[in-house]
Amino acid sequence: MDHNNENSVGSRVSTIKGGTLIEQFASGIRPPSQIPTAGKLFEMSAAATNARSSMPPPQANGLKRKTLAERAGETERAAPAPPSSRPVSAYVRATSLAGVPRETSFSSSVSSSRPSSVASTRNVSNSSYSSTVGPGSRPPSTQSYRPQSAMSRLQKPAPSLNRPATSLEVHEEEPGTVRNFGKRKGRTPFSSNPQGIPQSKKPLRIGGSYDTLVSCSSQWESEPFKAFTIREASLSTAFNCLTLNNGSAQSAPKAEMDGAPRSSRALSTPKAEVPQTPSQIPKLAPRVAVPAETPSPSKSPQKSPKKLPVFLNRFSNDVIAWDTESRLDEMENMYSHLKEKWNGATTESNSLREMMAVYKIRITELEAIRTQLSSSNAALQIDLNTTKAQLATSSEALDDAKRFQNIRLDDMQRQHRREIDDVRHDAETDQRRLVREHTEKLSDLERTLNNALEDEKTRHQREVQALTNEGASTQQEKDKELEKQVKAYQTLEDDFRMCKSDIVKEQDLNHELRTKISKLTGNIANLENSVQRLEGHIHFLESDNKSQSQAFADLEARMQNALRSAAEANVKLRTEETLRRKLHNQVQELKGNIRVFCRVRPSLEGDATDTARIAYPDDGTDSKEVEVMGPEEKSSLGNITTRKHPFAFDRVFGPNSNNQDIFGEISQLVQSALDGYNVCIFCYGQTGSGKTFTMSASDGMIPLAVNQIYDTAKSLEEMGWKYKMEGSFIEVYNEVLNDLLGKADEFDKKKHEIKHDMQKGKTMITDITTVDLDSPGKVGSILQRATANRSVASTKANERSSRSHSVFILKLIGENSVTGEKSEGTLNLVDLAGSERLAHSGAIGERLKETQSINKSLSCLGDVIGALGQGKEGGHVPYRNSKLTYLLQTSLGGNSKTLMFVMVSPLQAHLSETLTSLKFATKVHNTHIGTAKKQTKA
Ligand SMILES: Nc1ncnc2c1ncn2[C@@H]1O[C@H](COP(=O)(O)OP(=O)(O)OP(=O)(O)O)[C@@H](O)[C@H]1O
Repeated sequence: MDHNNENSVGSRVSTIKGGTLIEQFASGIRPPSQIPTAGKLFEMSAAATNARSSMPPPQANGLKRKTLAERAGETERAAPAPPSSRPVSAYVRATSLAGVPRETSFSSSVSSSRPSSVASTRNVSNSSYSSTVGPGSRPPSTQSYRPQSAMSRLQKPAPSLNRPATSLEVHEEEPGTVRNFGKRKGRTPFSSNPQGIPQSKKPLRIGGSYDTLVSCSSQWESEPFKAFTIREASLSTAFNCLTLNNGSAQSAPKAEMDGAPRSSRALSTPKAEVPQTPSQIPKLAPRVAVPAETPSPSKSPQKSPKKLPVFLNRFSNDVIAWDTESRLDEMENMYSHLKEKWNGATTESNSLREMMAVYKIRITELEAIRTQLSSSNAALQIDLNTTKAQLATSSEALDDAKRFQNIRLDDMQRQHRREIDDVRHDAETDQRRLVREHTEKLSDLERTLNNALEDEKTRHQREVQALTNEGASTQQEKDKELEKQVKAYQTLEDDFRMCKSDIVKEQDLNHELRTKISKLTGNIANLENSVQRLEGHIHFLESDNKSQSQAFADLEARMQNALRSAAEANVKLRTEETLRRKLHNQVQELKGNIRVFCRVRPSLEGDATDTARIAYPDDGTDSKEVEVMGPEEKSSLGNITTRKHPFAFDRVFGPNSNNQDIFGEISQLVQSALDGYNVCIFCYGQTGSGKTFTMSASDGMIPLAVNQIYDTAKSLEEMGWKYKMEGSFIEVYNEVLNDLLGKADEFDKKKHEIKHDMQKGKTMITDITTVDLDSPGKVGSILQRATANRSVASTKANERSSRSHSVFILKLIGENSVTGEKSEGTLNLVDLAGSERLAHSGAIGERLKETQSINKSLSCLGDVIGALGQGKEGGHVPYRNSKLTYLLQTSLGGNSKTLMFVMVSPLQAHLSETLTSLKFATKVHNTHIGTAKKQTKA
């Protein structure tokens, strides 16, 4: 619909409401009111109204409406014609004012001789207007004189009880129903065209509910009514729009668009909303009252077909419009249609009622739940209050109990203090008494003892005399025995000296041979030079000079001799080397497979000034004795005495000795490792006695040993020996092995297992880092790495280096490419954990565990050495008792060489530990016996 149309529709709506239709239609379409409104016209409208009201409600209050036939005969209550802008023709005015009967008016209208083209336009307008809008367009004043019409109800709804709903009322509320009324109104005047005007069976449908009107008009569509038809169509459309926009039915067009049946839409407005929550229980939508009246076919205008009202138009007099049969059919259709609607509404109403019932039940249920929840909430509230009250009571009781307890505690403390004071007082009294008694007893005892001493002295003198006599005879026997022992000792010493001189000789021989070899090597080089020179001469002297040839042969022979003797010297040298190894091992065995060295460290700057008295009785080149003055002891007589503790070891190094001096003594053992023996050198002593300094300092045993091995291996290359050196560094902490060259964060987590190959005398440790020592410089980096890892693993409370054993393992694998000899020796350099005793350490917790572990492994080491010292072949040696001894199994006992350094602190404060360490070392030293056995075997 275009804008103009909208405007026109709007204007028309207002026009209908205001009843001033004529002015509104001035724009565009000629209003029908321009046609004079005569009494006939009124009658026709009334007839239309009557037709619409032919469906009285079933419960009509008994007021019988007049039939069309009855009304047809009624005198018109004249209504003034609407104002017209056009001059009313005399003909029309006469008709209107005269109030002539319809038939007359109709006939006069028909007899009009006006040109049909003009008349048709006007007639259609009039017809449409009168049939659709009807009397409603008339001034309200006229309504009192005429029967109730649809339009009158449109303006002012009448009470439903007094009169039935009219078609226009339904038209307002139910746009769908309008079509019937439109049809009904529009058809009647033209359906029986007495002039034989051609009727079209096919109505022209332009729009909406007023198509009937158009259908009526279409009767005139044949010539000469073409123009009229176009006008009629526009009017129909306009009225259709009027209906759609009217009042409460504004939503109807949309409903039509949605395809919903009009009747049901009208009935169901306003739409009931289904609630989302139970609280919003839906209420039945206010229902539009379904018109109770059902159009009754019995009241159909067919009862008085002859008195049917006729629309007043130009042709009113020509046409008698009433088709009873079709009207009846139509009404029946309408009836059935309304009935259907009624049934539909009833069904919907029932379903809504059911729904309401369901929601009511739901409401009841929810009410019940709410009541239940409220009661449980109240009960819980009561519980809560009770609990709170109990809590308050309990806390009060607790406070009381606390107060009471504190008071009791104070009382007890006071009582306790009093008791202590009493006891102290008693004790002091007792002490004084006891001292007094004791002093008395002491003086008695002194007296008694003096007497006894005198007696004893005399008895002793007598005994001494007797013993002197006895001793003289025993002395003589002892002297004889001693002489024998001295002789045996001298014999042994001679043997040893001989061995020593043999070794010296061998060493001299070795040296000589080396000198010879170097000389021979020089000779060979000289000879080779001579050969080259001679070869030059050969060319020159190849002039068959006999003498020259002879000289050449001589030279050749000499060269061959020199080469032979060089080869012999090399062979001899290798034999000598093998012999040297043997002799070296013999010497080491003679020295003892388990040797003990003692080293006393010097006093350091930060040390306490109070140093222990340590003497070196045989201080000189080969010091072997050390004497430690024990702590002062007070005799019962008050005399202060000190005991000397003499100890003897294989070597004793005083505080002035340095690491080089010490290494000079152990270098022979390092040589043994190169020769294919397992060597174990460990430092034993309390914390701070110098173990780490001796082992791992930059000039300690580890770097010096590696350097020596490196140098020696290089010199042995001349004799065909090639060595491979592998180093690894292990820590034994709390009986767990750690890789000091591995990752510090894997400490105490990664498991390492010890595996022995007893046949080859080899030890393997799983998952351990091994570094190839292809240059002596590598040792420094290894030591640094190990120290760094140890410091990472240690905490403030745990100086790890003192609390764990560290073992530097150096594997020396040698092979002689000339002789095919192979050797595999291992040098173990062990820095043991501090040996302080458990009782002295005062350790607790983790420290206690460490100390226990250290003590255990050190005592196991002592046990192993002790068992080895007993020398029983096949006897059990308890290596497995600790991780340390098990790790060193192949380097302790058997063919291996063991050297123990006992490290001594010079401090008086450490005296007790010093004595313990020296006693332990003495025990180890006394296990020398194994050596003699080997010597015998050899
Ligand atoms: N012969 C020595 N000459 C000079 N200083 C020494 C000597 N022996 C040890 N020291 C110094 O004494 C201190 C303690 O020595 P060291 O750490 O070697 O003792 P330790 O017995 O190995 O202790 P720990 O078991 O805790 O490792 C160090 O500062 C070290 O330099």
